[in-house]
Amino acid sequence: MLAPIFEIKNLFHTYGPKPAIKIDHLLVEKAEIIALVGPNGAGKSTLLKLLGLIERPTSGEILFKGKPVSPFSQAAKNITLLPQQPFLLKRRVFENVIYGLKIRKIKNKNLLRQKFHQALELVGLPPEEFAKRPWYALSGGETQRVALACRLALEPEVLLLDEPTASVDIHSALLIKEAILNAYHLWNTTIIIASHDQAWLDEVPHKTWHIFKGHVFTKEINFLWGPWEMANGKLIKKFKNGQKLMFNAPRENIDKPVAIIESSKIKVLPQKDKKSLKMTIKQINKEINCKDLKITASLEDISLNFKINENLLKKYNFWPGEPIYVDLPDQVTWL
Ligand SMILES: Nc1ncnc2c1ncn2[C@@H]1O[C@H](COP(=O)(O)OP(=O)(O)OP(=O)(O)O)[C@@H](O)[C@H]1O
Repeated sequence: MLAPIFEIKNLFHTYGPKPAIKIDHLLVEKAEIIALVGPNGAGKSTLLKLLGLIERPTSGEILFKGKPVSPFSQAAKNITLLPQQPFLLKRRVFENVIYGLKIRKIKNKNLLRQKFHQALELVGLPPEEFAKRPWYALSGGETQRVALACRLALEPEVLLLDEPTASVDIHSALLIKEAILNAYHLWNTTIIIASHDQAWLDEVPHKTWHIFKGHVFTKEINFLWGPWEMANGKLIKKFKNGQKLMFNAPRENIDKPVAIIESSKIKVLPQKDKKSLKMTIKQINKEINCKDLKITASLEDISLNFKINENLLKKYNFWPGEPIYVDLPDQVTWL
């Protein structure tokens, strides 16, 4: 059996008193496209830098195809990271795109030209027009696409993308999406994308991982933000309409705790009962290749995502704007 492309073991990274990354165990399989989503400061860029082998973890281990790796090791040649704010060398587009290939000791001029053409075409920039363009004569969207072309020219085994559409318009964002999917189909590249752009991500990833306070969740989760009030060993969230949520408090003291609930543990009830929470259905989405429907329900400042069976949807005649009663698990993870 093929070893996973990455195996993470007890990975811990910190820049100060708080951990930026804390992952006990995580596998990335070959040729997967994974979306990494999480709020600002959750640890997305840090995780990508650790996997990109450009930052040394405080402790723990990363295995690449079964072998332990460290920053700037040989394996790093197969992994490439497009950072949040990519920079170009103060040279023309052609020299920028072939730079990584030259470092990898590719000297054949025809091959360099051929790889340049392919990479530029992948990101939707005419190679002839852009080859001689200096780095300063590019728009923001073009700069981002040239930076992506620099990575694609390497035909990487792993492509890590940090907010690739953060400062580009819809047209460039679509071209970047196409380029990423083409790379995946051409070379079976394993791709991890950190992005806040849910609409752009739609239908791209095979898996979505959530990251929060350096912890990665591979299952669909929901965040229940505070404020939480402490009473008799419980943390309570009170809503303006009189409803409340109550869970056992965490053993340790957590500053501004957030409750994490797995979507699969949220149950839909046919009607109100003692423990249920009355929410409003905001959205019902049909997921591709899945018989279940994804419901987004909200109550004041909280929003929950969970799946329900199509038959149940018909039976209860759920509709956006209508109320829905949900039962939340007794146990939550506090972070
Ligand atoms: N070089 C650094 N020095 C000190 N702290 C850092 C450094 N880089 C990141 N951090 C801290 O580590 C935590 C994780 O940051 P990171 O940039 O990985 O988050 P992120 O999820 O990528 O955020 P964003 O969505 O805002 O880009 C944050 O608390 C951040 O302040």
